[in-house]
Amino acid sequence: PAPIQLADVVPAPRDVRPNPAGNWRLSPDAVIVASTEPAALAAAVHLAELLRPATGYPLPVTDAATPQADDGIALVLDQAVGLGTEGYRLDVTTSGVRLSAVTATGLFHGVQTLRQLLPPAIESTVPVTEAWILPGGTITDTPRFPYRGAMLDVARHFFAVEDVLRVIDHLARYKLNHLHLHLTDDQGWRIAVDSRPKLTTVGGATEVGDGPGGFYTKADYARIVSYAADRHITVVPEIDLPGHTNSALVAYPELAPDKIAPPPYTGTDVGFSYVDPTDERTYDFVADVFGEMAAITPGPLLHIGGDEAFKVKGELYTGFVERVQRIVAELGKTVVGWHQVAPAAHVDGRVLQWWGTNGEDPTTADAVRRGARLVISPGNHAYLDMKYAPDTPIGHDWAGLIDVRKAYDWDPGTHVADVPEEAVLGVEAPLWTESVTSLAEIELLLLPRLPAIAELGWSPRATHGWAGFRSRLAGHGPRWATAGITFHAAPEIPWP
Ligand SMILES: CC1=[NH+][C@H]2[C@@H](O1)O[C@H](CO)[C@@H](O)[C@@H]2O
Repeated sequence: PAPIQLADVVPAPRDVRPNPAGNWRLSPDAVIVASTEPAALAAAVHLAELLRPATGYPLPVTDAATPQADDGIALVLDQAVGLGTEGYRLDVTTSGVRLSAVTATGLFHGVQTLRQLLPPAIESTVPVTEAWILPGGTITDTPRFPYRGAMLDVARHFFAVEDVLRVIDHLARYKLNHLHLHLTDDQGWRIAVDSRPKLTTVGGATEVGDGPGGFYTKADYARIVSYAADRHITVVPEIDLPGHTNSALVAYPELAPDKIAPPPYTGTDVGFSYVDPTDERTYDFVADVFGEMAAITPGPLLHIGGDEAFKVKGELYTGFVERVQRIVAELGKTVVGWHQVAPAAHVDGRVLQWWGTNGEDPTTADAVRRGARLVISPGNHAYLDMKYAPDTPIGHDWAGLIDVRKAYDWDPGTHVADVPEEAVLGVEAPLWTESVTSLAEIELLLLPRLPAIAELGWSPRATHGWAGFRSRLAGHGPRWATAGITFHAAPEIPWP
């Protein structure tokens, strides 16, 4: 295989200056030295754990006040390097590697780049004999957008904690920094709420297709949050209201408009269920649920859903949304909602997750003028539950087919009309799981389109280009294959 070039990285770095005279070989006696900050050491340990299995080298990790890269790898926290809270500078010379950043998050992102500069064999879980050469030169990098995420729908089909952790690994590999968990829907309630135990004992026992369902205990959720945080990823939990609530109505019928428990639902229709916006007990429920979610969610964002509440209209809907927004704000959290919540009154910091398929949306543009910011998830570019092609065995096609180029060739900064780029926080790729039942199927839909979304969120617009992206992406097929990760061998990518 062709040697890795400094510019082969995905997402494309902001600035790449190759120096072919500066190649460096990782050798068995190499040492990794980090600044004495615990988070810097953690990044160094993460790097060592990525490199040890395939190299078989000990790669000891030590710390020093001023780490030196003499024939090793130095991870240096250095305020002078600038590059914001997520950027990094990577220098590869004949005397070793120096990775510097203002924060440990920057070091962590630099580690993902470093990993990609080694041959694909570095993904082996057992030692292989390989010349572990790193291309010489300097990369200076920092993200375009602060919010770069993916969503996993664990409500339609439940996924065990270990599967969610693997998805987090895929996000970290491409410098994504938010994991949105769609925790509740008609078919299942997936997060334990102590004050409302039947949400999981009853609501957690179903899923699409009559499988056993399941749910996360608070300990499970803490494990996911902690694993994500170690990879500089913020978890955004979604409790979808007022629609998409059949599982909650089964558990607590006083929430239902007719006060009768509906039968459990394991189909895939949408828009038929809603909590009673005229019953004060609904708002007690909302306060209980979001109070407990706020207490177990270190991140600032709580997602209130708001989509497809077809039977809750006009003032009834906006009034409900405004009360839920206030409950979230009083908990000291920032609200996110699908863009249907746009007509409701603005609350400070409000984020709309836009999932339209046509950039003309005056209601959303008006909400932005009133202070809202956007996370962009176009159904016809970022919905990774869409099929690649007609013969994709799982997935949907209501927003059209999304091949890799469709996922790549658009611009989050200008996608929604009359919304200035400054109001765009970033992008998110939702993966809905009506037809997805395993980690392998999740990976088939995520890869290779997730890196496309990740590049849109991270890379400067100036580096955007399908020809360059597809050739850089081609080099990742062998990486995923070596790592045992399932992916779609999309015909539009020139795999080696
Ligand atoms: C925000 C949103 N609400 C709907 C819509 O997206 O389409 C998804 C399938 O693509 C579906 O699962 C979801 O319930």
